[in-house]
Amino acid sequence: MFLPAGSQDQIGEKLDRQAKVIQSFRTVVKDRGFKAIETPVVEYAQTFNNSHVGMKLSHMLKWFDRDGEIEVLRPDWTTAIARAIMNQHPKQLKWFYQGSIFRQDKNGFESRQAGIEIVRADPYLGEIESLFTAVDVLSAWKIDNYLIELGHTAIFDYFIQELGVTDDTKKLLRTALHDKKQDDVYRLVDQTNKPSIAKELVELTEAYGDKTILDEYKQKWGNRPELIEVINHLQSLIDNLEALGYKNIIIDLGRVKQLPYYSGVMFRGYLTSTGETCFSGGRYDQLYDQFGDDKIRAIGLAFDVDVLANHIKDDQTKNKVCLVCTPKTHVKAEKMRKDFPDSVVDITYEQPNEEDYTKVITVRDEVNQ
Ligand SMILES: N[C@@H](Cc1c[nH]c[nH+]1)C(=O)O
Repeated sequence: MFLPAGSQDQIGEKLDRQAKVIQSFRTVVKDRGFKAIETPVVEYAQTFNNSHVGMKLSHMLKWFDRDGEIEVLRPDWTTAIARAIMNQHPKQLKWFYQGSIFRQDKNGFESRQAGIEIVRADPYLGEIESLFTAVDVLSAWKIDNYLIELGHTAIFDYFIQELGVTDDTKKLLRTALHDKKQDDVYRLVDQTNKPSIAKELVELTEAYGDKTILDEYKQKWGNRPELIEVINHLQSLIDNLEALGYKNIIIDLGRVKQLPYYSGVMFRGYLTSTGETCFSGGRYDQLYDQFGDDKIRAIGLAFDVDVLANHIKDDQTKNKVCLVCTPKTHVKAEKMRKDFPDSVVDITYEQPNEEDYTKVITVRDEVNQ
C-alpha cells in the first residue's frame, strides 16, 4: 500500500545480509587494487540510449527536466562509469562500484549490484582478472555451489553476417536464440536461401555443455578461422580457471548478448541450488567509441546483490540481553552495556517476553534500595 507497483521496502536481516555481501566484496576488490567510483542516480537518457550504447528508452524510469531533456534513474553502471572515467586519470585501470540500478524490464524497478570494470588494460589480463576476481569474491562469501558460463558475441555475429538478414530479423533471431526457441529460429531463417547456415544457427540453441563441446565444434568449424579463434580463446580462459583450481565451467556457444554493448567474451555465474544468475558481464570495447577513442578496451562484471544476499550464511546469532530499567535507571543500564560486549543489548522500561531473550536483567536504583 502507498508504494508504486515495483517499489519495495527493505527490512531487517535482508538488509544485514546485503550489507555483509557488499562489505566482503569491497574488501576483496580493494585488496586487488580496484578503486571505488560512484556516479549519480539521475543522468541524461542520452548517456544510455545513444547509438553506441543502445539501451532501450522504454526500459528506463524517466521524466523531462525543465529544459525538456529526458532524465533517467541510472539503468546501468557500466555505461555511467564509462562516461565518468573519461575525466579521470587514464592510469587507473580497475574500478569498483556498488548501488542500485533501475529498469522496467524485470520484476521490481530497483536491483542492487556490486561490480567491477577494467578499462584500458591488456584484453587478456582484463578477462582473467575479471574471472579470478569473481572466484575470489564468491569464495569470500563462502559460496562454492556455482557454475561459470562462458560465451562469445562473435559466433552469432558470424552466422548472421553469412545469412545477410535485416536488422529487425537479427533482433528477433537474437531473442529466439536467447530463449533457445528452436521453432522461432527455424521460422526466422526459413526465408533465407542459405539452408545450411540456417541449420547451423538452429543447432546453436543446443550448443552448450561442459568443455568437451569445444572439441566437438572445433571439428565442425575446422574451415572457419574466425570461429576456431573464438574456441581457442574460450579454451584458454578455461585452462586458466582450471589451473587456479576452479572447474565448474560450462560453455554456451549459442549465447547471445543481453546488453547491446557487449562485443567479445561474455560470462555469467549461476547458483547451482536455484539456477539464479549471481553475476554477469563481458567485454564491451565499442562503448568507448562514443568518446572518440576507439582504442579503449574494456571488460567487467556485476554481482546481483539481491540474489547473493539470499544465499550467504547468517552470522552466528548473538546472545540477546534485555536490561529492564526505568527513566531513573536508564543511564545505569546504558553503562551496563559494556558488560556484554558480544551480545545484542536491548533496553526497555516494560517487562519483556522472557522467551525473546537469552537473559533478562532488571536494573535497580541502588540509592532507593
Ligand atoms: N552492466 C552489466 C554488467 C557488466 C559490468 N561490466 C560489464 N558488464 C549488467 O548490468 O548486467
